[in-house]
Amino acid sequence: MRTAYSVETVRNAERELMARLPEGALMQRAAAGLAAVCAGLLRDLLGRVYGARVVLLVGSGDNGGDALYAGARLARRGASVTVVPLAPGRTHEGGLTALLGAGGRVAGADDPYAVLAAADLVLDGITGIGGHGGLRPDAVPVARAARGSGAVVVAVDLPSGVEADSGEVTGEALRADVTVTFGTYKPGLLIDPAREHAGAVRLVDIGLAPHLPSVPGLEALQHEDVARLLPVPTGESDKYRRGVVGVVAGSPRYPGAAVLAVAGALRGGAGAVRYVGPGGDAVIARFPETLVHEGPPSKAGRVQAWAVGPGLGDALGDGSGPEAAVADVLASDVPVLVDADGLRLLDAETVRGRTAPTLLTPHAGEAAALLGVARPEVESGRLTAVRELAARYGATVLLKGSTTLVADPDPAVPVRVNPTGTPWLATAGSGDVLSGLSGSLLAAGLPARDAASVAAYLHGLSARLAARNAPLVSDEVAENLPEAWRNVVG
Ligand SMILES: NC(=O)C1=CN([C@@H]2O[C@H](COP(=O)(O)OP(=O)(O)OC[C@H]3O[C@@H](n4cnc5c(N)ncnc54)[C@H](O)[C@@H]3O)[C@@H](O)[C@H]2O)[C@@H](O)CC1
Ligand SMILES: [K+]
Repeated sequence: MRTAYSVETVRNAERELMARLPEGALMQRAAAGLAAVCAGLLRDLLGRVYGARVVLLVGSGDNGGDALYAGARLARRGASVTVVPLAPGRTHEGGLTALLGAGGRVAGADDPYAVLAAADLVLDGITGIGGHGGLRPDAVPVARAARGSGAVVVAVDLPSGVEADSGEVTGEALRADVTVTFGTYKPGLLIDPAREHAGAVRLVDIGLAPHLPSVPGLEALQHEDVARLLPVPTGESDKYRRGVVGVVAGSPRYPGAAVLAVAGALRGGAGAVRYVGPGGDAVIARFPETLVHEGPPSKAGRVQAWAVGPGLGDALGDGSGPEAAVADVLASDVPVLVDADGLRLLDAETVRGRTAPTLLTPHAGEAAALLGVARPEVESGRLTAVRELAARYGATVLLKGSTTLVADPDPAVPVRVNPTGTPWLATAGSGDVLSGLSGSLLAAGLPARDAASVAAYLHGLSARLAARNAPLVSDEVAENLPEAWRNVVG
């Protein structure tokens, strides 16, 4: 499990740890780890550290101190290190003294662009966990010049300008190739849009772990976590014991949604898939193993979970059709996933009143509609949006996107962020596959939060395996799910 903690929690843990260590020891640990990563990058790039041209962008806080001490270590190994101070007069004193003592120099006020243009590696020590509100105007051209210089850009702790706690980027932020973070991940390193600015993230151990609480603010499942959660049939299993998932999807206008949702459901570990809706013929033609039914879902036979919504179309306005199907499913006493059109058709009060788990799986646009805000607000503040939705609906919420998030209705439970997503998944019908897959995992007995996060993980992994850097269609995402499953269980 990869875990991230809020700035407040990190600061508390650092305070505890610092109290046990000699003055400045913690910063030295951070700087040593940072310098080691930079030395490795320089060796990959140039074959040596000696003679490498390193530029430090240094702000007013301890983040700049880390950069300066790491710069001093590199200078002692023969690198030519130049500081560009972005808050002259407020530069970390000890760090600057160490750097100058090791042979580093300070760039003249007029030549930061010349030194940046010639740099092999740029260290971004403008702001770390103390930064808010995007880069200041005078740092913007410098950060852009660093990016445009062709040098490897290494962010210290966080790319400067991003919000550490939320992953929001409210102004301009530096774009790094590598971020070296200390002690623990911060939420912004795992959530877009900040995550995109971080590049590859390397975690340096500074001994913080024993001082962090056991429950993180955010967590990302890894292969071994998913492997533990996947349902495994036993000798006692039959198709009913493994769980039957009911899929309510598709319409005369969108018959494909039925097929894709069933395709996902068949690969999710449930023992059988019951399809309810007008797309039965298309479903059977493709998947003859499906049980099909036309009529109200409650009359279709017992299921252990429902997935309702993909391609249902619009409400008829008279309470019948798709609207009635959504209401019928929500009235059941089994876990229910609501996606796509189902999200427009659901009655919020009914969702809040359910005793069995409900899982809502909106994309940003649907989430915005549910919250009554504009879509960009959800896209820029994904963590806030997913938490707010889960609280308002008393439901587990999976917010789809470049970094899919899963929130539990209990705010004390960490939000999960999916690490396997790929932009290739932004393709028609991929959400339908995810609905079926998540529903199937619910029917197989996984709690809603696990079902949602395991589904997102497999779905992203399957897309990566299928796409291999070329466009993919949703059908391939479904077809590669067994491969993703095998990849996870190893
Ligand atoms: N506290 C500790 O024990 C450790 C801290 N470490 C480093 O210390 C960092 C935190 O240091 P600080 O608390 O000094 O905070 P930062 O260095 O992140 O930044 C704080 C300073 O930046 C200014 N600032 C805020 N937003 C800004 C913006 N958008 N543009 C320009 N300036 C801005 C603030 O006025 C303040 O002076 C961590 O990210 C990490 O790099 C590491 O050395 C590990 C140990
Ligand atoms: K930084």
